[in-house]
Amino acid sequence: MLVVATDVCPTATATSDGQVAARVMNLSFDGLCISPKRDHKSENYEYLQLEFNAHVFGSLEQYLPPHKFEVEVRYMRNILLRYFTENDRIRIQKLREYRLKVILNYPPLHREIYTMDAENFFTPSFLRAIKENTEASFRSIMAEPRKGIYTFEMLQPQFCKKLMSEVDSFERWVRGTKLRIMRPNAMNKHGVVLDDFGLEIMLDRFLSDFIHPMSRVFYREFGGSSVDSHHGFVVEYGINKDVELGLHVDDAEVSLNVCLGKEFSGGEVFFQGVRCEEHLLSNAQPGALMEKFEIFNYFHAPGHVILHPGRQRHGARPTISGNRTNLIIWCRSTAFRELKKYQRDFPSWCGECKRKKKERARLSLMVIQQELRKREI
Ligand SMILES: O=C(O)CCC(=O)C(=O)O
Ligand SMILES: [Fe+2]
Repeated sequence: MLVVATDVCPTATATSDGQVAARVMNLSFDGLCISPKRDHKSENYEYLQLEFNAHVFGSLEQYLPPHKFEVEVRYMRNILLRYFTENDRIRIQKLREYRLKVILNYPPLHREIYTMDAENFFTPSFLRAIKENTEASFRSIMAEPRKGIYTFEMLQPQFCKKLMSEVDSFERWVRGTKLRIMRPNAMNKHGVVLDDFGLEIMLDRFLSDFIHPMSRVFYREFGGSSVDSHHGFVVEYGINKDVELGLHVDDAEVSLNVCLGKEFSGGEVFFQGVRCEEHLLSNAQPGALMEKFEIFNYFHAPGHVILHPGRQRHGARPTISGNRTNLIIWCRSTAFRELKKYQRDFPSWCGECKRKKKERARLSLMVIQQELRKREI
């Protein structure tokens, strides 16, 4: 594609698609289409710092014949194949087929929850805080029972009810088909992934307009300012459902966990501190000062959120009676994950890394003090 551009117009500084079109046609360079694909969205060539104006490349892309796109796709596909195992590819293909079957056939019960309708989803206090969009406005509706763990009221009861009945309706529908329901993750035998039955677009807005403003402020060191994708699901605990959840960290930079209802006892979430990959199994640190405690139990209440770093170790105690349904949104950042691959330093947020660093500093101070004492004698 770049070669074509150079051949066509080496000194071009196109100001409009029309100018480029005219020149392309004049040169009647073979292999390009005579008329541009007007609805084609071109790549951004600005960052390549090519010797010709970036607009020229963008415009020329509209004249590429279909087979050239195929060449590009094949080229990109070959690169991607190197990163995905055969099993990954089969899994992705199956998921795609499953979602297509669901989307084409499942009749939604509450169509109104499939697009973001903030006034009807969120509580007025939460909306006011988001509208103001400052750390102070967020903190005014939140409690921070442990460093980096935030709780607040977020969802309206009516929305919680509708989402729960939509999930029930979807599960009932799946039971009547030959499809096998895909569970949110390896830890749950119950629950559903919201993207699977059409809630992806609503969750995109949920993430960008209602989680990102907060994660940008509170979880910068965890990649919270660049969260760009989500895994949103509903988990169900109670009789004939899942009972409890073992200690784990989420596959997420930031996790939002909100209870939808209904009536239940037990099911509290327990936290044991933030850890990097290397220190997942290290002990939780008790301490005299409140903020040093890593152990914390949270009791769910319908409509209320607990927001925490994905790397915060946690689990859920048994739900003793009734049914508990929670909406979980794992928020991920592509940029943060990419950067992490090149990070050599210890992560600043891991409780155990911090403890070890302090311990090393304490020991070297002791050695220095001993040395000084010896010299005094
Ligand atoms: O059941 C809960 O509230 C915790 C769920 C959870 O941590 C998860 O699904 O990752
Ligand atoms: Fe979790």
